[in-house]
Amino acid sequence: MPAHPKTKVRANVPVPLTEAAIQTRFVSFSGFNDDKEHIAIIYGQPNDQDAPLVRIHSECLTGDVFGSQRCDCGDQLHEAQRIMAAEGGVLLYLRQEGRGIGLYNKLDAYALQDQGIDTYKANEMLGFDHDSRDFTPAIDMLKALDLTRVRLLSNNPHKADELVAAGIDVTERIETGVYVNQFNAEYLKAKVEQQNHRIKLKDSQS
Ligand SMILES: Nc1nc2c(ncn2[C@@H]2O[C@H](COP(=O)(O)OP(=O)(O)OP(=O)(O)O)[C@@H](O)[C@H]2O)c(=O)[nH]1
Ligand SMILES: [Zn+2]
Repeated sequence: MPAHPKTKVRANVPVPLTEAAIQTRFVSFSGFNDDKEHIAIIYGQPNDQDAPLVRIHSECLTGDVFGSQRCDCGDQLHEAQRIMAAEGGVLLYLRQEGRGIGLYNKLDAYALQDQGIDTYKANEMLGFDHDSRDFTPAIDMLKALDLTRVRLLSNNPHKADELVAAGIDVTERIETGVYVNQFNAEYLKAKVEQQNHRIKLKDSQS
C-alpha cells in the first residue's frame, strides 16, 4: 500500500441489501486481445438444447456486487440467474466494467452525470467512446463452447447484431425486465433514446 493512496470520493452510489446462491459450472477464458479473464457460467446442459438462453453481461461492480441503483445491471444479472437456474443457459460475464472504461473512469462519469450530463456524453467528455466495449470475446467464448445457435437475453440490439455478424444464429432476442427507479431513470432513458435499447419506459418509445 503506498503511503498516500488516492482517497478522493468520486461519486454517490445508492445501494440496498439482498440475494442468494445457485449450482453452476464456471469456465474461465483468457488470451484475448483485451488481456482480460472473461467467465462463462453454465446452467444445466445448454448443449443439449436447440437454442439455449445466453446472456452477455458486462461487469458492473457497483450494480452486480453492491446493488447500486444507478443502473439496472444487478437486477438484470439476478433475473438471468433465476431464469437460467430454471431452464438452463449460459451467462457470459465479460470484464468490461463501465462499458469498457473501467471503474475509476465510470465513477468519474457518474460525477458528470450528477451535473446533468447523460451517460454517453459523460464517457465522451472523459475522452472515451460512448461505448468502448468489444464483444469479440463473447463470440469466441460461444464458439469455444460449441454454442452457435442461441436465444439472447438482452435489450441491446447491438449485442445481437454483433453475434449475427460473427456467424452466431440468434433465433430470438428476449427482453429483460424493466428495472427503473428514481436513480437510474435518466440512464435508462438515454439507453432507449440514443442507443435504441428495447426497454419499455413509460415516457419513452422502446
Ligand atoms: N461508463 C458508464 N458505464 C456504465 C454506466 N452505467 C452502467 N455502466 C456499465 O454498463 C455496462 C452495462 O452492461 P450490460 O448489462 O451488458 O448492458 P447493456 O449493454 O445495457 O444491455 P442489456 O443486455 O440490455 O443489459 C456495465 O459494464 C456497467 O458497468 C454509466 O453511467 N457509465
Ligand atoms: Zn451497472
